[in-house]
Amino acid sequence: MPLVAGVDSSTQSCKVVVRDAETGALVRQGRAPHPDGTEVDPAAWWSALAAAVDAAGGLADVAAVSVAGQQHGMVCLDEAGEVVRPALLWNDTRSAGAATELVEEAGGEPAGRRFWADAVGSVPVASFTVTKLRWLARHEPANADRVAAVCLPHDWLTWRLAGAPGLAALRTDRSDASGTGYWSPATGEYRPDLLERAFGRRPQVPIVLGPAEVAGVLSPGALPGVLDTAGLAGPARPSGEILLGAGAGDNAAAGLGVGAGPGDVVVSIGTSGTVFSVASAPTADPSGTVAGFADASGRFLPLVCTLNAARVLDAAAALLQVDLDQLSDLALSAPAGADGLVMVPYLEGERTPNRPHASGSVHGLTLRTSTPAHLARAAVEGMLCALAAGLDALAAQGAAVRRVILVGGGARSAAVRRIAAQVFACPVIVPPPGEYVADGAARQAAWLALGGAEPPSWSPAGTEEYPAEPVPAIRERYAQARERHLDRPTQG
Ligand SMILES: Nc1ncnc2c1ncn2[C@@H]1O[C@H](COP(=O)(O)OP(=O)(O)O)[C@@H](O)[C@H]1O
Ligand SMILES: O=C(CO)[C@@H](O)[C@H](O)COP(=O)(O)O
Repeated sequence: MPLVAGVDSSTQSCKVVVRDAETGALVRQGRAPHPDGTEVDPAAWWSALAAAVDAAGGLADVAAVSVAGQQHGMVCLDEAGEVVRPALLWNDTRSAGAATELVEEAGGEPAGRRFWADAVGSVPVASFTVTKLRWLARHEPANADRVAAVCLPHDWLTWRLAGAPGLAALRTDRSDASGTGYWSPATGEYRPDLLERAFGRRPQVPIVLGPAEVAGVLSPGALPGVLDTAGLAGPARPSGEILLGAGAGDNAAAGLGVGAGPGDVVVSIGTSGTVFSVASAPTADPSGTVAGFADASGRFLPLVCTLNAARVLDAAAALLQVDLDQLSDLALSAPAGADGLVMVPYLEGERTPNRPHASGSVHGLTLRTSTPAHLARAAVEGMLCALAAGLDALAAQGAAVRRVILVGGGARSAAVRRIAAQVFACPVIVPPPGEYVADGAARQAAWLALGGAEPPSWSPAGTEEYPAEPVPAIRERYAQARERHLDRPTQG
């Protein structure tokens, strides 16, 4: 009965789960918050990881650990392995102009889009690492000159857990490499020419591992107290070594965590909203709506991502001065469609559709709709309508959409779960509240610890099912409103 650990270093927090490798049973867990902002010193992720590991009772008795994390974030290291500047995160839109430039330089519309989709599976938008590197080269040349290696949040944390043993030891996995914009899921190769086109030269990049490969071993000195055996059963492996897995991007890890199969579309409502499925062949959508990522099982992960998801609920709750449970009650007390009140939730700009400079808006205000309940319902419906467009886009890329598996912090809202079955017009499955990204990382670690061609099968008990209850009028009204918005007053 070896134990394994999985980490989710996400936008808002770090979560650690310790599970039984064979059964998947949860043994211990811990979490710690991350700072706000779209630019973060990676040292803050390291402190949060240390605190979350501590809260989870340490790692001395686990056989393997895998780290999953927010995708795309640009972590630049100098020759000595020191971080050059705070990481720019996936939701930082300052590189929107760089994204446009990279598409234009590749042939403009539509040839440039086709070029990128064919080359790396995705058309770059501000989220992608390649655009952040272009931004750095243009706006901070002194910092750019110091960059010896570039990696992603999960790569950096895995490397630090291994004791930061030199830049040559940097490792990543297929899923996170596929979000850089300079690695092709179709060929499984880097495109150093595209890295150079964006950045002006070719800094070192991590070696890309397959899903069950070993990235290294946990360094005893990496985290104080991490290997303390007080109160634990002692080392899980006779050698005492704890293996480090390849890790994954957070969405790919969630796919592994919920065991997504054919006909399943996972909708994750965290800081980002994501809609994705596991596919047997790579995709290349020149419109840029569907990103053609790789998954964490050796397959592919067509994915649509919005910038505005759970935080739309946070914002609506703040506006109405209620907590999230009260927001849910309010939303469910208003009629489906909120009597025509529509919120277009571009509170952080938007990535899909590509509107980095947009702000949010509310349409359809009348005396009747000017109530807290209507606004709460409009916030939930607007966020879900944006995700429903992602379901359509995935279907257009060939995904079978038989049911939605709903995860992420936002899935804890009863209103989100019930209204999702109306907006998505298909059955919505809600696994028990949990940390599915960290669970996916733990399942990868279990794969490493136990071996085999496929990861061990773990199935969460207590799944709820919401039958499809289509209300097409909600999306029809949203479609009338979604192009009507103002640009942001200032960039921020
Ligand atoms: N009961 C709830 N109702 C609605 N939203 C919730 C609830 N509990 C947590 N959340 C939301 O979940 C979000 C965090 O989700 P999470 O998936 O952990 O995000 P991330 O992985 O991006 O850090 C927060 O914005 C929070 O508002
Ligand atoms: O950019 C993407 C996917 O392309 C985001 O999904 C990030 O990976 C951040 O995820 P969360 O922290 O919101 O879970």
